[in-house]
Amino acid sequence: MGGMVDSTGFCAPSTGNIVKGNALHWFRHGLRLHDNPALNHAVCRCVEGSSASGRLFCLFVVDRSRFELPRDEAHNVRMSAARHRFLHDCLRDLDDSLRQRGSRLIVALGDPVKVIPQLLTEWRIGVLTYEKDVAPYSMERDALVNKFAMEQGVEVYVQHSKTLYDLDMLKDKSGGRIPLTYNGFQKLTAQAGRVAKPVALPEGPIPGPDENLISEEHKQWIDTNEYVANTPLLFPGGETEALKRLETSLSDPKWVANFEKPKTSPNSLDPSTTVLSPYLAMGCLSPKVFWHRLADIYARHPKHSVPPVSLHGQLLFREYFHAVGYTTDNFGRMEGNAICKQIPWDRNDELLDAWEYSRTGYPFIDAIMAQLRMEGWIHHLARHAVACFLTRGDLWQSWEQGASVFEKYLLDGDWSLNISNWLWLSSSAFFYQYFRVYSPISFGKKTDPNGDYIRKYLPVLKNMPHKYIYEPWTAPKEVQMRAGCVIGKDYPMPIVDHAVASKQNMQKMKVAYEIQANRISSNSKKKGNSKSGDPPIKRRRL
Ligand SMILES: Cc1cc2nc3c(=O)[nH]c(=O)nc-3n(C[C@H](O)[C@H](O)[C@H](O)COP(=O)(O)OP(=O)(O)OC[C@H]3O[C@@H](n4cnc5c(N)ncnc54)[C@H](O)[C@@H]3O)c2cc1C
Repeated sequence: MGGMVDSTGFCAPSTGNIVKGNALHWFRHGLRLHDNPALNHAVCRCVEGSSASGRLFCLFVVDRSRFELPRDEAHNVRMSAARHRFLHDCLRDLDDSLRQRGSRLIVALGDPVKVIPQLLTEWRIGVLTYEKDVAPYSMERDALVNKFAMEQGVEVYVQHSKTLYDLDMLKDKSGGRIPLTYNGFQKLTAQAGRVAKPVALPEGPIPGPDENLISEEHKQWIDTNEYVANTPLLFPGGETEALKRLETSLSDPKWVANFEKPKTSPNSLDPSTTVLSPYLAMGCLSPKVFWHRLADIYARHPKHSVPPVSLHGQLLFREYFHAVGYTTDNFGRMEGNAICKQIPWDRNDELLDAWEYSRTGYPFIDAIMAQLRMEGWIHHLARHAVACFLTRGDLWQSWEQGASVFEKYLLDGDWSLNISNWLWLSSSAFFYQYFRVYSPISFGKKTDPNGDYIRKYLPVLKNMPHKYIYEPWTAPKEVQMRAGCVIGKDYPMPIVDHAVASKQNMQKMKVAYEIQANRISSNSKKKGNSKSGDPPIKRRRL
């Protein structure tokens, strides 16, 4: 009998017009063969028992309403050419790996809510499997697909494998209230027990799709356009690259054992952290594999660093933010988000554009944004610097605007992680020391006094003497002319005076915090809840 096999335990009756052993594994994120329990389930259903004649159809649906293809640099789309290229690499690599096992990837075009039901019927699928995704768009889409599948008697098998733990299990263990502090979250994971070992894909060939059931339209590979295909990519996509990068990152066990995040550099020319995030975000690398490889190294180096600063600590941040994002209503925006401070940000598209396109007049900020646009990855502290600058530090623009710019360019763009970190940096949630602001001048100098990073990403400043590289507007006119960069002509004057703007913004933050505290206290008095002074936090997704 077909039916839903997940926490609901629901089983719908089979309609009979399906081949029980035919499985469709729907790749979305989780673009890998290793440690992919939903894929394993599909493979097992094809090759085991009475349904040994089953076929596995591996599918990726390119939803053009969300993945509009960029045609040129100026064409403003939701996802940059580099992000598209990365995804394209991931799909090619997945197809290669499946072919080595006797199968292949089918890439379809269209709205998954329409495409999947159509293909479930056409391919006479008995079981649909996929990795659970917790972004709101995905959950809405998946609910519609599940409903159709179950009505048709198709078994639906869904697994959390994007995270170290099953997020539903963490939600249940916390009584539906994921702790809002890192320490609290660590305690919760300690109660949840050890991180499970990764699972291996069953050995042997994978039965490929029944080509007779595949229409001409779905026999063709959906390729990307020339502009995207020719976009240079520093970090190529795919599971093969991910596993290679994991090996390189862990090749110096001492470095791994001594890793402490704040001590890494935001502006070194070679990344000072692993750059595994794009591979984790697209699911080319399993977080459990990463976790256990680290655990093996720690076991051989008893004096290793520990959370929050260690690499295990970074993976716990990732877990924490996924869990909070999963259990908070309206997490992706300020309004209606109960854990987010309500702050009256301005909306000024000129300032936002100047920030996005490296025209703030602060070389450190502009170089970081240039690296983001060109390469799709920037260091964590560089993200801190530009996020603080855009919001509470200097420009007083909403974190929601910043998050959508990041989402466009980041190869590791991930809904929960991006939103959480923007909430943190704008002092809207998790972190409340709004009076601690990054200086767009002195912060970068600490790790790169010569400004080599700025010279690389802002070539217009490459000949500026190092004395002026972080504040070129202070250079005498003759120096600017000798450097071939006249400020106000070749490179902009600072868009705001940091010393003035940051002070004014701190005052605005103070007022916003006070208004919110007063509102909370008067609400709780009205409700007669004078004991704690806190309103009950209502942040569950229904
Ligand atoms: C404003 C802002 C937006 C961000 N948006 C994203 C995003 O969309 N996607 C994303 O993966 N990370 C995001 N981060 C978190 C962090 O900057 C990146 O995960 C990290 O820099 C990736 O580089 P790495 O792989 O070398 O990290 P490492 O230091 O090598 O850490 C290993 C892994 O731990 C995880 N990790 C590390 N730091 C964090 C963190 N603060 N939050 C969540 N996970 C973390 C990542 O998966 C990372 O690959 C954001 C940070 C800020 C400040």
